[in-house]
Amino acid sequence: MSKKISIFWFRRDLRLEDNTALSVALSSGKPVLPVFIFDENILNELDRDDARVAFIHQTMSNINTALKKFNSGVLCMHTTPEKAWKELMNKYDIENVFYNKDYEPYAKERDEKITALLEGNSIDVKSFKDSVIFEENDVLKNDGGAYTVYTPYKNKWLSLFKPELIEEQKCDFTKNLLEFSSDFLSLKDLGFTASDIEVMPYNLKHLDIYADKRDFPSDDITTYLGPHLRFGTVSVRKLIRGLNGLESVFLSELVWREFFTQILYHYPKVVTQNFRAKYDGIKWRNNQEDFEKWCNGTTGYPMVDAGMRQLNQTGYMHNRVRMITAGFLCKHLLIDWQWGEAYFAKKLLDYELASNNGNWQWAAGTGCDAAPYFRIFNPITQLKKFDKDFKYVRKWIPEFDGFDYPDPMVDHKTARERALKVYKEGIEN
Ligand SMILES: Cc1cc2nc3c(=O)[nH]c(=O)nc-3n(C[C@H](O)[C@H](O)[C@H](O)COP(=O)(O)OP(=O)(O)OC[C@H]3O[C@@H](n4cnc5c(N)ncnc54)[C@H](O)[C@@H]3O)c2cc1C
Repeated sequence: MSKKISIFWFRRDLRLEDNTALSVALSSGKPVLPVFIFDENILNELDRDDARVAFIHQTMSNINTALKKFNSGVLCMHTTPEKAWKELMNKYDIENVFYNKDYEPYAKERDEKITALLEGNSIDVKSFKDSVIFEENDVLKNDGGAYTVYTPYKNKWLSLFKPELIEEQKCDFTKNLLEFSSDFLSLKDLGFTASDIEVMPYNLKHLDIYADKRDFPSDDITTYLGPHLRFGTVSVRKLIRGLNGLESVFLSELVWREFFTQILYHYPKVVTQNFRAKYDGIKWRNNQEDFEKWCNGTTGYPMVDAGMRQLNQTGYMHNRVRMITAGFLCKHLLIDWQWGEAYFAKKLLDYELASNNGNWQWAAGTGCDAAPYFRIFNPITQLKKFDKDFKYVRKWIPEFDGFDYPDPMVDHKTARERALKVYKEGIEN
């Protein structure tokens, strides 16, 4: 074996700037080999034209090209993490491994196993907080427990905030990268094809009107940061550095993201269970035909249908409309939130377990800080309030003004009463 090296493992931090573990790796004193593993365990579950895989592939390919300037690149592997690390240990004399933490249950288990494997081979492993400002037990109640209600969590988050937490983690590539060259795998090598759907670049141009306009889908002024925060193509520290103080509604949304991240961390049972067990008795109707109408956007409720069609065609749905479609599935159709959650997970470019799960449980009323079950959105009132000129619904439903558009699949009043009855019985049983 030749000289000792360090490895930086890219995961949900697909960028070269302001990257904590990468910054530390580059100052470790050993030449750094950047590695990305296309994890077979994850890829095998996905459709062959999954747009998120294409996005990750394009992003990593760009990073590889950028590092070529320094006679380096990204070693791109396509296997399971365990096999990848065994291969790396055979090939290189590794002194240290650096990575940024991921708090999802699959990732936590994977990282524990890989760390044990590496440490068992006398390799030093260091992990860092990077995708959030506060992680794990950073924001706790005074009694040491985790917060389960957003507003007090946010107040504590703000009280603990210090400018040092958003300092840039600079990455100096000029002298510390391992020089090597290897072929970068193509999308075809991974068994995938390009997708018609693309991740939009994020857009911070409308933050001054965000508070007033973010609820109106046809204004389309939200940031499209979702996938960029999910895959780490932007640093959350950089976003907050760009704000004028800590008062903005936009910052509150970033804090919602951290709130749900810590809920998933402290209560991993939410992946398969209601946060509140008192809702376990709800008798969902789970009608397959109704579910298909919802998925295809043919419920006869324009706001629901426009949202589902936007999702199916673009991999994105506006937040207000996500709330309406999710509420409709759980309350009007009495379909288990886990069905809707799984559909969103398949389709959303910004799919993230913590936020998706947290928001679905919010909509179903089963979550930690959820809308009370008896608060049932009226999809018609929501349309009048948030798309009164029908601009959004006309955009996604071409037949909206014609005879082909279906009548509502359920009557709102009847469905509302049914939901109240079923929820009430579920809680009492
Ligand atoms: C049923 C349902 C499912 C959802 N699933 C996801 C998901 O899988 N992944 C996801 O990132 N968001 C999810 N959200 C939250 C929200 O809808 C999206 O973050 C937002 O629409 C993404 O668009 P944007 O980046 O333009 O948002 P912006 O309004 O510009 O917000 C900026 C960022 O703040 C964060 N954020 C905003 N709202 C929320 C929220 N309610 N909860 C958590 N973080 C938030 C996101 O990181 C977002 O990118 C879901 C919401 C609902 C109601």
